[in-house]
Amino acid sequence: MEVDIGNALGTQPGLTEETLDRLDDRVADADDRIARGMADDEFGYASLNLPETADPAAIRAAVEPFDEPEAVLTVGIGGSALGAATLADALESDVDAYFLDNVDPDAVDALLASLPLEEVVVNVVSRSGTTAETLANFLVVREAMADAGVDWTERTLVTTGESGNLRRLAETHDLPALDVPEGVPGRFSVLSTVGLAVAALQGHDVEAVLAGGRDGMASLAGSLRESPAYAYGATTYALAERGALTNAFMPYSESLETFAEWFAQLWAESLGKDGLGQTPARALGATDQHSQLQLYRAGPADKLVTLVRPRERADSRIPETDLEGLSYLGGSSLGDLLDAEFAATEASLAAADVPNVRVEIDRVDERALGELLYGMEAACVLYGELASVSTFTQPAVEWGKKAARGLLGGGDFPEAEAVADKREFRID
Ligand SMILES: O=P(O)(O)OC[C@H]1O[C@](O)(CO)[C@@H](O)[C@@H]1O
Repeated sequence: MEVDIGNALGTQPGLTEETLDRLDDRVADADDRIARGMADDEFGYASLNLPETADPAAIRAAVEPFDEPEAVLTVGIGGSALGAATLADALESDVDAYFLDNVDPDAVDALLASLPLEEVVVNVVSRSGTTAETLANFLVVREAMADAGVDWTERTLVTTGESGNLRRLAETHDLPALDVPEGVPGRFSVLSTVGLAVAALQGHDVEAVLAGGRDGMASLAGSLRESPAYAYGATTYALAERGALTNAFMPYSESLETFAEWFAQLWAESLGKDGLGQTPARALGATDQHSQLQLYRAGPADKLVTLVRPRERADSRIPETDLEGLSYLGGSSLGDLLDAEFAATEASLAAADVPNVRVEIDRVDERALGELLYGMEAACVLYGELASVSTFTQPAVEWGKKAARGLLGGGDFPEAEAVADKREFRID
C-alpha cells in the first residue's frame, strides 16, 4: 500500500511541512502506545496482531465439511459481515457469496427464494450472539431451509463468542463453530475467523490475505514519513482538526466499492466520540464525478477526498468510432479512461485547493487487500490515539438497540418510551 499526501499540503483546509514535523513527534508517541498495546494484546490493540494470531488452519478445518458449496449465505451485520463482504466483492470465485445484513422483508424473502438452499452454506456470525437483526434473520433462514427439506444442521457454520445464543446453538446441534478473536471489536476483525471463513469457502488464499496483513504490520514505524498507514491516519486527523470533517472515500475500482462501506464503519464507529470524528462519505470513481464531485469541489471547505486505486487491472479496448467528437476514445481502453478520470479528478480537487490523499495498491489480490485492510485499521488506531478518543468502543449505538428491543416487548427500556415522545410536525 502506498499513500501520497502531497495534495494535502497548502490546500484549504491544509497542512504544511512544519505541521507534519510537529505532528510526527506525536506520531512517534502514539506508535509507542500502540506497540505497547499490541505487545500486551490489550483490548482493541490486539486487532493489530491478527495477521500473526489468526489461525488459518482452524478456518480451513471448520469449512472443510462443506465441500464445494454453490454459494455461501452470511447472516451477520456491521463488522460481522462487512469484512467478509469486502473480500468476497473484491475477489473472483466460482462460489457465490450473499450477505443478509439487514432486516428488510422484501430483500430477505427475495434472496431466499432465489437460492438453492440445499447447495448453500449458511455462515452465521455474531460476536455477542444477541444482535437482533442477525438472530432474526437466522431464524427466518433456518425455517426457509426446513421448508425446503434441508437439514440446516448440515449446512450451517457458526462464528461467535465463547457464550451466548449462537454458542449454545452450536453446542446443542454440534455445528461447526469458529471463535471470534478475543479483544477485537467487530469492525477490526476482518483478518480473523470473522472475515476469512467466507474467503476460505470461496477458495481464496487466506494465508495470502494474512501475509498482506503482516506486510502492513512490518510497515508500522515511529514516523509518518516511514509508514503509509500512519501517514494516512495522521494526515486525516490533522485535516479534521483544521475543519475537514468529512472524508469522501472514493475508490476507482468497482471491486473496492464494498471496501468503502467497510471503511465507513471502521472510521465512523471508531472515531465518532465526544463530539469529535470525521464523517466517511462513500463514493465511487468515476461514477461520482457525475454527482458528488460538484459538492466536494465547490461546496463548503470542510472535507478531504481519499482516492483509492489499484495500479494494475484488467482492461477492455474501446472500439474505433466515427461518432462526432468521440474519435479520441476509439482505440483507447476503459482502463485508460478510468486512469485519466482518476488523474483529472485528483488535479481538479487540487486546483480548487480541496485536500485529497492518494492510496494505491499494486492490484486487487489477496495479499494487497490484506495489507490495505490492515493499513486502514492501523491508520484508524493512530488517528484515535492522536484524537484521544476511545477507538475500540461504540457506546452510542446501544441506545437505539434498547429502544427497538423495548418496542418489541424485549424488556423495559426507557429509551422505548422516548420513542412515543416524538415531536410531530407532519405535512402530507
Ligand atoms: O457481532 P455482533 O455482536 O453481532 O455485532 C455486530 C455489530 O454490531 C455492533 O456491535 C454495533 O451495534 C458493531 O460494533 C458490530 O460489528
